[in-house]
Amino acid sequence: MSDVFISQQSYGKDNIRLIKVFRNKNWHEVVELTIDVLLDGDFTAAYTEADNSKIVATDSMKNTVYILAKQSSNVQNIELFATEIGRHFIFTYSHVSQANVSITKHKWTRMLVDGKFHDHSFYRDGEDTHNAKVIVTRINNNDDENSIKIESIESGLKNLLVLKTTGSKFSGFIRDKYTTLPETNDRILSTSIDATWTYNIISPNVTSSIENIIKFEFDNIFESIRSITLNTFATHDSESVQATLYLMANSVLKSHPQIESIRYELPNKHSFAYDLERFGLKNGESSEGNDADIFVPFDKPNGIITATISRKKELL
Ligand SMILES: O=c1[nH]c(=O)c2[nH]c(=O)[nH]c2[nH]1
Repeated sequence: MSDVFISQQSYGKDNIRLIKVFRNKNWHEVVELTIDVLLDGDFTAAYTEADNSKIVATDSMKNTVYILAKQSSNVQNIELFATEIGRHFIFTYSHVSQANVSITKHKWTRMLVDGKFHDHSFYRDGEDTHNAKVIVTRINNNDDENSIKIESIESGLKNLLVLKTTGSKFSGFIRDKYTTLPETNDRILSTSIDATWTYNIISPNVTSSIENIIKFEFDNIFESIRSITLNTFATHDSESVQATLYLMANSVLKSHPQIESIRYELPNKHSFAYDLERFGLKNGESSEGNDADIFVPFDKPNGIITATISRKKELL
């Protein structure tokens, strides 16, 4: 008898790249996705006995994604498509207990050519992405709808790079023998915004059916959260990244009762005024030095400010 055991396993295919073209005569739409599929279930023998009889080959998972992409009418709605993929694996293989499907949607923005939207040409309008992560689980071994549960749906945005040239301060922090950073009432603020949020429509009592969530306007909510995030960044006078993060999250939770919680990860991409005094030049005229115009962006190390803001649960 071995005195070790597998306390966790999941395996699957990462980085399945997919483009789907929607053709309406000459007018085309395009969706580009990167998809990760991870399965949990009764796979112990593959590790401990080298018994592959229950293995769904990761190559087959990849094929499955392309087949479902062909058949599905929800590929452009990544929360729904991820749910369809997850449900497929639970339905098809009785020893699979959980499917974790993550999808990244990349940007393709239609080109304006001579003032007219082009019917089949697109450009990458920023590296920021829309993301979804869906976990589908088996709750019993019946072969029907009731055996499947959508455990969670998480959506997000990633790599939304922003910068403002004023309207950001940082002061009042601890000053001790370790401190060299001067206080500032005017600095460049730049960050690459990652946000993920969860929905309260996915309650423990809501089971599987895609119909339960298909009416849910994931894309509209995504666009709204993106614009709330950008508007808050631009318009609010920031006392710190922490305060800005909280304001963004608060505003999202106020505007969207369906959102249970939202997490932001905000790297502080520092830029410091360059010392031009050495060359007999003034970097800005004011005595506080806050009207400098020549800065050095510092890549690493960077600050990283993260927080999850959740709705208080009402006491019953
Ligand atoms: O907004 C900020 N928050 C911090 O915690 C911090 N720390 C730091 O050095 N600069 C900043 N800026």
